[in-house]
Amino acid sequence: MSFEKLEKPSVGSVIKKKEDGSLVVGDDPIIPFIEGDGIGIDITPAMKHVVDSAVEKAYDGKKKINWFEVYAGEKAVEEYGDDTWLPEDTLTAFQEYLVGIKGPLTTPVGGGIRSLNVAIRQKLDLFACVRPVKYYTGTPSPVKHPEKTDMVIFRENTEDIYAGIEYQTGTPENKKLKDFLIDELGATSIRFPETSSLGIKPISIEGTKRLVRSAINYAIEEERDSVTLVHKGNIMKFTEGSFKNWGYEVAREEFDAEVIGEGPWCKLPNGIVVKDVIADAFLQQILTRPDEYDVIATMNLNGDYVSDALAACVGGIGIAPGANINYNSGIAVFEATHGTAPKYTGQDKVNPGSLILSAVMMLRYMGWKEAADLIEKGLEKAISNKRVTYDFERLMEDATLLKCSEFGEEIVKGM
Ligand SMILES: NC(=O)C1=CN([C@@H]2O[C@H](COP(=O)(O)OP(=O)(O)OC[C@H]3O[C@@H](n4cnc5c(N)ncnc54)[C@H](OP(=O)(O)O)[C@@H]3O)[C@@H](O)[C@H]2O)C=CC1
Ligand SMILES: O=C(O)CCC(=O)C(=O)O
Ligand SMILES: [Mg+2]
Repeated sequence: MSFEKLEKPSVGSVIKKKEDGSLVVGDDPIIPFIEGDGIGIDITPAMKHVVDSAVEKAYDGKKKINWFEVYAGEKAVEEYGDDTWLPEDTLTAFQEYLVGIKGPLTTPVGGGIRSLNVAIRQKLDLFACVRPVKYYTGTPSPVKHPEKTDMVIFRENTEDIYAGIEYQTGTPENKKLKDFLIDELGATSIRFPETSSLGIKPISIEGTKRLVRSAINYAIEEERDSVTLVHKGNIMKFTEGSFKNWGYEVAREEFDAEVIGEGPWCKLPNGIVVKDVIADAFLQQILTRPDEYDVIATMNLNGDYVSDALAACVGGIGIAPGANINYNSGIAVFEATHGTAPKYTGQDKVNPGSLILSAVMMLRYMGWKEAADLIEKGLEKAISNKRVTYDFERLMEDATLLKCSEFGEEIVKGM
């Protein structure tokens, strides 16, 4: 492995994946990280401080993370020059060191660069975006019983309209595709053909099956009750509808699930139910009866919407964590669910909880459970003592307002 500009760390070990799928993690692993744009400058140092303190405390100094800064977004352009938003070095580092973490990266709406977040997921084939949503006691929430929400979202991360196959109206490519659809395929329902932009939505058997397989494996390992396929298959029959059908196929053919009654719901031998729900109904049911849902498997766009909606139910995207994982190669890049919140950049104000809980997921993935537990304990204590950042403080009575860095320190104190 060689880098164009990065200096390979001189100390620290490389995390490896064994044939049986388990990871070999030394006591001093090298972990690449991207600071992130916008509030990345605030939350990433807070996250590193909390993680380092937890690891030090949990293992009496016998284990230590060797952080390795790699670049993407605005900082990459500064380091590598014009238009290098995602250097090869960064992808190489995540491939080589297997486990990494990133802050949020800016994506301008409309023209300009496509999403770097999406690009990292696609280029490293991190097909599962895993976003657990659970309630921490005391967190202010807009719903009456936030404690009833305990779900883990498995969002397909490489396909769907996020593949970026879009053609703007007025371009030759757009005209060519439209002519083909109308003349060759007989499409009659493009309402305003002269002015329509077009997007393509690829949903594949492989992409669906590896995602649903990972969700079911997770449900088995974590002893969860059900896996729900969320789709809009009544309208998008061959994309979202096929996702549903292929998802059930995985359950029946690979996990010996038995069809319940008339189907298509089915049950694994260990009792886990695999079911499905249409996306709009799901979005109202997460408010009215969230306890009926557990592990969720869905496509890219639905997963994006569902992540933020569910995060809001348990207290907002300030504390919703996530991971992008390829369960075959073992490569995993952990990241907050929220974006760069540019209006708060550099103010030491926002909640670092989302990135910190993403680091908790990372520590569990590495098998460093004791350090992960300490951080969760510290976070729960900070929230129950009502010593919180602005997003929680404005919704709580008699809370003490802390800065981003102070909230990190509060978590460390509570470990
Ligand atoms: N994975 C990634 O890197 C992601 C990147 N993005 C990108 O981020 C940029 C900004 O996107 P935008 O749509 O504004 O969404 P953001 O998630 O960045 O921010 C929206 C709002 O969410 C709240 N919020 C976000 N983060 C925090 C936090 N850490 N603590 C407390 N509150 C928080 C703030 O609410 P309030 O105003 O109420 O205080 C903020 O104004 C875009 O370029 C977008 O593409 C978006 C999502 C994911
Ligand atoms: O990449 C982006 O700008 C948005 C991504 C996003 O919203 C998400 O992953 O949840
Ligand atoms: Mg999102």
